[in-house]
Amino acid sequence: MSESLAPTTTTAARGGMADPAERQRLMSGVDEEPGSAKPDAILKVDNIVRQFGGITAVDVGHLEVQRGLITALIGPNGAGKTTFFNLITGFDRPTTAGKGAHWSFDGATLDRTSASRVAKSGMVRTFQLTKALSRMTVMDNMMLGAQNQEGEKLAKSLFRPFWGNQEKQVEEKAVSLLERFKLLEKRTDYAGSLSGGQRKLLEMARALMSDPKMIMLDEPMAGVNPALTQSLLGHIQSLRDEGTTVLFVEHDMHVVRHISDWVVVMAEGRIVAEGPADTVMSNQAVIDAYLGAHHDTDLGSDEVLSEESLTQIEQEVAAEQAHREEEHRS
Ligand SMILES: Nc1ncnc2c1ncn2[C@@H]1O[C@H](COP(=O)(O)OP(=O)(O)OP(=O)(O)O)[C@@H](O)[C@H]1O
Repeated sequence: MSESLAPTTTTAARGGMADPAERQRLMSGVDEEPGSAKPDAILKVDNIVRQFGGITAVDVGHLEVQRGLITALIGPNGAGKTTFFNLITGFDRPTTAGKGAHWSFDGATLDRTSASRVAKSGMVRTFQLTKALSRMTVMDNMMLGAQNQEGEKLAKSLFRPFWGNQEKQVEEKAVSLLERFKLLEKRTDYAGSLSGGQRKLLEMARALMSDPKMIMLDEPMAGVNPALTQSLLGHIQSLRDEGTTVLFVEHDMHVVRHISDWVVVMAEGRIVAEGPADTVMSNQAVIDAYLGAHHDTDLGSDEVLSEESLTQIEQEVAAEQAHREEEHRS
């Protein structure tokens, strides 16, 4: 169950699907096949290929993401999930750019669109706190979030008098989001002083400053302690319930199973399976491609909110991170 949280005006006006039965009904007729058509797709992707030298990191023929739901993008390390996020948000260019690559968001073509224009169209991803952002206060981070920018560009824009008459409104919105994410008393603290979980909350709150139609979260639970895991899960579900589409990459299967309405599986750059979490996780292609490496993980349990499961999630994520850091070093 999601926490009861005050919706922002814009998301509330959108009208969400808080009823699980309604969500299930909506997707019940959808083929559980890679690239299946959705009843009301907010994102449609065709022929996106990205090669790095001889490696094909992404090779997605067709993908549709349903509006108003939580869709998880899962897959083993190196499957191409982050590269795919970078491509569709304008932070990287497909090798097939100009050669058949095409994607659209809420009806608007994004093939040649810059990252800031993608964000303005309503598809917003969260960003980790860069060094520059860590040295700014929580409130300053929020004010910059309203601009749909990221990283160093945000820091530069601080020096521009861009708000004009809107400043008060923007500030009120920041305060209300900080309140919602229980960060208001940290508003004057440096963002760098926040705990791992609080940083994730700030990243999410900052992304919401621009009222996105779809929020994209890259491993929202990584490095988050059990107490805040619950809170983050609640926030993600509330966003969906209010009408925001959520697309997230996550390694932890308990989290995926607990909050996803639909799961898309990538392996070696391709979409290899799609469906509701229960079905996807018993799909042999998925077990072979991904879960085979985690056969000791309990995939049958939905007890994500128990202390034991939360500790397990934390340990799994920490182990994954340590493993990836090791791989990067070698
Ligand atoms: N800038 C780059 N230069 C060269 N190769 C890259 C680059 N970015 C990604 N790759 C390669 O592309 C493939 C896909 O990587 P990507 O990070 O997108 O996978 P992922 O599914 O997000 O993995 P993880 O779950 O470990 O984050 C990997 O083989 C990776 O080494």
